Amino acid sequence: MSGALAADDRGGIVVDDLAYEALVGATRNFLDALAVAVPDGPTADRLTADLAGWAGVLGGLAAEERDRLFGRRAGIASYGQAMTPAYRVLERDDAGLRGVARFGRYFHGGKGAAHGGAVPLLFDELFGRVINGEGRPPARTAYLHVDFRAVVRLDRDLGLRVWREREEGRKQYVRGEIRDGDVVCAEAEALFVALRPGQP
Ligand SMILES: CCCCCCCCCC(=O)SCCNC(=O)CCNC(=O)[C@H](O)C(C)(C)COP(=O)(O)OP(=O)(O)OC[C@H]1O[C@@H](n2cnc3c(N)ncnc32)[C@H](O)[C@@H]1OP(=O)(O)O
Repeated sequence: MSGALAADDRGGIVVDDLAYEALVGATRNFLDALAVAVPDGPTADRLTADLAGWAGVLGGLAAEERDRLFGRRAGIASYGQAMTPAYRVLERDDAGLRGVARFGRYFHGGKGAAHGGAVPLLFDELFGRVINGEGRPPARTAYLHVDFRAVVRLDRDLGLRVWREREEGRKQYVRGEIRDGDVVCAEAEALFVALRPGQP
């Protein structure tokens, strides 16, 4: 444990963000490698056994939702999750965020372009981060509209921008775009609705 970045304590376990960020990065590298590899039977068997072993170790460390790290660490890349394409927030305020994203080979759709489902996935993730900012009631996506303007190419640094558009009572409208240099690859608009007390 590096100790230097230990941020808090969960049920006796001191969280080490640096170690956790490295673990999530290694998981992404693994998924990218898996997506392009052609393992023979013995290699697949060996890997399956190794993964089953680690799933068992992690299963013994399972925590309640509020205490988990995956997707819940604001200070590290992608909030510490590997479910969406990798991203990093560079600037953030209440109005929105700017950042950079990279679609690894795990998110390949076809002919070198990202999968069409991975693009809305990234938007929903980013929109949720902006809408569910500090001090605001939790809100969920009611709709998410994506325009695919140009293919999203893999393994490139892409520019991200998300901004709040307007608010009408419980309804919050948000927009965003993904750019590859000067090319707008995708634009999105979503409605988030603030949850009423007791809504799941
Ligand atoms: C705890 C939260 C932590 C969130 C972390 C970030 C997660 C990232 C975001 C997500 O991915 S959330 C997961 C995906 N979304 C969902 O699972 C939401 C499922 N749907 C619902 O739970 C409800 O439909 C929803 C809360 C969105 C709205 O239901 P309500 O019963 O609270 O609202 P209602 O139907 O009364 O609608 C409120 C207003 O929104 C409008 N509205 C709702 N859905 C709409 C829609 N799809 N299109 C247009 N307008 C819509 C509706 O017309 C109305 O407008 P007015 O107030 O002007 O009359």
